[in-house]
Formats: sequence, C-alpha cells, structure tokens
Amino acid sequence: MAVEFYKYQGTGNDFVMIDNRQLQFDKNNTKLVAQLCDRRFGIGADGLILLENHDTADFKMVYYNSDGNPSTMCGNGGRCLVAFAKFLGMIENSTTFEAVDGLHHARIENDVVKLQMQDVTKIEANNDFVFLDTGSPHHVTCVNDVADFNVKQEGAKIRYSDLYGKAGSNVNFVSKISDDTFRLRTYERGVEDETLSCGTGATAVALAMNYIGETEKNLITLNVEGGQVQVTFNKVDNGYDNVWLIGPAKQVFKGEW
Ligand SMILES: N[C@@H](CCC[C@H](N)C(=O)O)C(=O)O
Repeated sequence: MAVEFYKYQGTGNDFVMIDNRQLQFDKNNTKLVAQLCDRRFGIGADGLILLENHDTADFKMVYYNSDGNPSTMCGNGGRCLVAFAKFLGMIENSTTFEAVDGLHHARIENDVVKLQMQDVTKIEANNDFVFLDTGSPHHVTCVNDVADFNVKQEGAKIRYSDLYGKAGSNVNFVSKISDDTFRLRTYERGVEDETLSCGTGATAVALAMNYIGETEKNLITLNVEGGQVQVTFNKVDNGYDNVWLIGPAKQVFKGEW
C-alpha cells in the first residue's frame, strides 16, 4: 500500500511529514525512518515527523532525527507541523498541540508560524559556554566570526565530549551582529552535522545572550544559514517565560512511496 508523505522546511531545517492519524506508520522502524531521511538513498531530511490524534489537544507531534531515533523537541519541526495541520484543515489560525516536552500554543499567519516554547528555569553559565534546555539540550558558545568556523568538526568534539556523556547535546556557535541580532550556526545531534537552522537552538541562543548580558532586548533576531527567525521572551526571577519562536514554515513537496 502506498504511503503519502509531504516535505516541509523551516528556514532550511527540513522534515518528512506523515499524517499518521490512522496509526499506519511503524513507529519502531528506525531503519525506515533513517532511510527516508537519507539524502542519497531516500527523500532526504533532517528529521521525520508524524502527526497523530490527541484526546484533548488539536494533534500530537512525534519527532525523529535523521538517524532514525525519536528525540526531544524540535522547534522548527513544530512550526512546520502547525503549517501541515493547517494544510490538512485540522486547525484555523491558532492551535494547541502536544509534543514530547508538553503542550505548545501556536499561531499561523500566511507562512509565518509563531510557536510557544517551554519556560526555561535552569541556565548554566560557564566561562566560555552556556548550557540550557529549551525542549532539547543546547551548548552555546560565542566565537569571533561564525561565518568562518568549522561547525561540524568543533561541534562534534563538544557533542561527544565527556561534558554531555552518551546523550550528547546540540552545539551552537554564535557571533553578535548588533544589540538585538546574532548570527548562529548549529551542530545537531541525531543529524550529526550542521543543519541550516535549529529552532530550539535559536531559542537557546536568544535566552543565553540575554542571560550573560550580551543583550538587554527581549525580541532577538537570529540570522541562521537558512534565513532568519525571531525569539521573544519575558525575563522572570527564575529564568524566562512566555518564550516564542517565530519564522517561516513552508510545504515544498508531496509524494508517496
Ligand atoms: N532541529 C530541531 C532540533 C531537533 C532535535 C535535536 N536534533 C536533538 O536531538 O536534540 C529544532 O528546530 O529545534
């Protein structure tokens, strides 16, 4: 039986999307997910997302990295899934859905999706890096010129270092452009490479830059390899709440296998 799939991208972070409301997809088939995400032997994507029914929320998000394993929250994937739910006629312009890290509110207008991220209450600031969890774990380091930096090599070193053990971490390298704008490049675990954008990474960088005093703004623009996203937040006594990730999410292909 043919399986229908769609492909979406959010600032170049790309995903195979499958409407799994009938639960026809074998969720334990790591090999199949990895093969579908393979850029030479499959469709090609940074991850695969299943849209499923939920008892009380509008839908449920099930996320896999391109290595075929389920993982923690994907911010750009969440934004793309909102666009997919709208395309399927499941939602109008606002929604609440459940992901691995809990409920998320979102709004969509044209191709722009504004996704509420989890509150962040724990941030570790060290001499040369910040670590925080924005739904997925993120190591954030400032570098002089991120445009000229070996993200894959240096990111892998940190991701596989003793700092993060077997689970590893995503790794972000950031350079300041102005008081409210940063350029960012991310090495993603589970993809084991640099991706063109990472939503939880952009969120982590915006909060980390505010936390260490690189900016006092609470609307931050992040220039990523695949475009631009924005992050807004409220600073509170124990961290950050009302955190929103904003950016484009687009359908680029439809097919079946
Ligand atoms: N691209 C994502 C993050 C996906 C999860 C990550 N690779 C992990 O396993 O931690 C995003 O947009 O947030």
